[in-house]
Amino acid sequence: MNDMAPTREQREANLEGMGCKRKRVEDVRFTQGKGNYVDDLKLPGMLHGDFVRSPYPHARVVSINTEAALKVPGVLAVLTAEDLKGVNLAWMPTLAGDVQMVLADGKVLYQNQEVAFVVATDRYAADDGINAVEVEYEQLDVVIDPFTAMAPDAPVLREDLAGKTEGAHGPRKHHNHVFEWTVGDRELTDAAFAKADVTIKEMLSYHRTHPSPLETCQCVCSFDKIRGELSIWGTFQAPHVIRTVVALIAKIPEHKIHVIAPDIGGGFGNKVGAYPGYICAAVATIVTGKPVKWVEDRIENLTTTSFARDYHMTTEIAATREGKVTGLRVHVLADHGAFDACADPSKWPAGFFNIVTGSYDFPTAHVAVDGVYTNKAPGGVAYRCSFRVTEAAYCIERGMDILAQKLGMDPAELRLKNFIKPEQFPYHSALGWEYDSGDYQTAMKKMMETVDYAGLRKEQSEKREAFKRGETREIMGLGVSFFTEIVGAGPSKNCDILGIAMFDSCEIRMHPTGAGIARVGSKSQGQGHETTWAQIIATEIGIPADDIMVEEGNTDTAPYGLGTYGSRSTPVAGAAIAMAARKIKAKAQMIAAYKLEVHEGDLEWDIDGFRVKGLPEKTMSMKDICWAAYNSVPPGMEPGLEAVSYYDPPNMTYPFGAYICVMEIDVDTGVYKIRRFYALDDCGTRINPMIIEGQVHGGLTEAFAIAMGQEIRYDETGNVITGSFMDFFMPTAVETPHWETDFTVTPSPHHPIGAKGVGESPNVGGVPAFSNAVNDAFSFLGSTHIQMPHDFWRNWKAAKDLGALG
Ligand code: PCD
Ligand SMILES: [Cu+]
Repeated sequence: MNDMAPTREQREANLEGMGCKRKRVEDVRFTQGKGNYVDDLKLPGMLHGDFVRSPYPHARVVSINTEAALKVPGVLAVLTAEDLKGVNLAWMPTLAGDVQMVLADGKVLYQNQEVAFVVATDRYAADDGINAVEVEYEQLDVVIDPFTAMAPDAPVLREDLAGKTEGAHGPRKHHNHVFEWTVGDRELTDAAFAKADVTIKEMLSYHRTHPSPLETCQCVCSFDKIRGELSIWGTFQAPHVIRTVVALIAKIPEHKIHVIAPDIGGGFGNKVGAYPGYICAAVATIVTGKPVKWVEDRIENLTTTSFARDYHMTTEIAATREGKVTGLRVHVLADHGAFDACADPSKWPAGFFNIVTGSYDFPTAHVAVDGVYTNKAPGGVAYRCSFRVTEAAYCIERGMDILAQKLGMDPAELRLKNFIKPEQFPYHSALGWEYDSGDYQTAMKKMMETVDYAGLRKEQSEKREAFKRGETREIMGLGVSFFTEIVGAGPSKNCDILGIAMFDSCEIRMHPTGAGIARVGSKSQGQGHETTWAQIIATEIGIPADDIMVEEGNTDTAPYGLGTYGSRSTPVAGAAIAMAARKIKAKAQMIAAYKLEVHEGDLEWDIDGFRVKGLPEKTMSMKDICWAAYNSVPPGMEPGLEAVSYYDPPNMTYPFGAYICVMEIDVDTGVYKIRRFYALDDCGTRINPMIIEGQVHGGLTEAFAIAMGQEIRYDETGNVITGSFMDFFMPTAVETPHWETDFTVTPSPHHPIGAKGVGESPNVGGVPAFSNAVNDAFSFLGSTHIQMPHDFWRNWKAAKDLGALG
């Protein structure tokens, strides 16, 4: 036996706490095919439900005949809107204060909209049943282009809203208008433009796209008639919210609803909202008395569940001749599809788009957003960018490049000149946010030095000369992006979902032997919470991360939480975890003091336990304290060692980063090569550097996809023409560039451990970096802005339009 006591370093390392590249504990089961996803669930007697969907984007439903379908072997029921009306569920509320049809009620408003729900003994029988349902449609004129949605003679899409001049977010100007949202000072901004030396104006479109997680949306619903209880297993990013929504609309007492989100195969915002499939499966289990499973296929997922973006941003910047920005004015036309089903905190119809002043010190700004209805799928989810932040970052980062071009200044230099300075934090932006912390100059300079920015610019100008001389057909672009994110929704003063404040929660229970369980209101979809949450607790209370089990996603056991999206888990749930751990530690200190026969104040914390100040050999480890908590607590104290925390964040957190993309484009084919992509992220205190790197890799890959080709596109008659992975760009390792990551650390001053979110940052910062690279490459040929996505064809077309093809 070795009597050597472990060194401080060994004790520290043994914890695998914050800052440690701890291996992901969930991967033990994921990499061995032992994950437990919704579709793995097979209950006795389980039925399968599937949808009859509309081939037309806008049509009256004249009749639905289910007779033949009900005769198909295995088919047990066919639900239509008429059946749902009996239980008041033909329509459902959306997260954005609108209502949405569960099944077509009189008309359909987008292609593949849900018309009837066929329930059968297996999926094949359900499919046969679908083919036997006879629906008679009468086609109507469509609205696809959002710019024509508010034309005086545009077809009326939402007949249910006819004559309603007030929407969920104020007055409506037109029958296809959803809302107008304005923020900032219009007069001051107009005045800044009136006296500006230089102004730019450009319509920047951020096209419609889709998060398309590997696992589609799905659920299993099972109603126990005897107990009157409904169990729902589903792909939910916010299980508690789903439970509350079901309680409110199905009128089942909330404690008799069990919502369980098992392992999830990626969410990316797609699994925040409620979809008709959930409602229909729940109604079907009540009607049939059997469990009902609903699993989307890829086409259904891409064409009907929440899209992302579709923001068309007319962007204007005012500046002095020397390049100091003096005003920002943005008008957004937001295409919300057939129903406003955006997933944003209630008071924010355009999310946090007012982060659009970005990393720059704008004295004044004004934003107006008009939402319109069109014949497209509803939604409007984040897709890795909390609440319209990626649209905002794209807007300002393209805008700054366009301004630099007009001023004849270097885009990096223009940014450095306008950054909010370190001493200005906490910084009040012209559009109402309070940025918690930042050091933009340091991050930008680190990026520029690492990639030899000056050298790259020199190479670029040489290449341009060579191109002009006809010696090469390749053009080179440098895409600089410096973004400020806003994550951690959010403070109860301005953030709620359906009236519930956006706090988050954690409950920690330590067992006698020094191991414990932490239950958290967040829900991992692949982020690795089982790994990182235990690391926070390990550092806070000195118990090895391996001895803490993290559990999420079961509404019966987890404390109420608002779920995982908008990179809110670290800023909000992460804070709740630290606070709960600190409550454990405070009680532990009282127990230790009693056992060591000293006053509490005489103790100090030391890695994994308490020691008496000045008497370093008198110690009590946290592990021993756990044991004592169950047999010898001080007189008057309750036994046990557990704590709960509900954390209402005082502010958002503002991660930031400096990205650069070096690209080469062959003008004759439009084919691009990404030579280098460097991403520096600052997310404050880093919990697990390896997980952060993985998050950045994933987010950059999605940013690459979106900027370079991924799009949900409709033809002019309203057909979705990118409804499968044949046409919807899903990059694999073959197309994906190599990512270089880096970091600086500027802790959040208000977060208990100083951490900010990071999961979304690479998408927010990545998209403008790619787009700026393409635009920078073409700029010397006389272009100011080329719309995304920058696929080979568009690059070739740009070259052609600019006369570069000779
Ligand atoms: N400082 C720091 C931060 C962070 N972290 C880490 O990292 C992660 C992340 O985090 P965050 O940022 O906080 O976030 P969250 O909340 O958790 O999550 C969310 C996100 O996440 C991301 N990522 C991911 N991954 C995966 N794998 N999957 C998925 O699905 C996903 N998704 C995506 C999205 S989209 Mo939205 O929903 O759109 O709004 S939002 C989002 C985790 O684990 C954590 O812990 C660390 O470490 N440190
Ligand atoms: Cu967004």
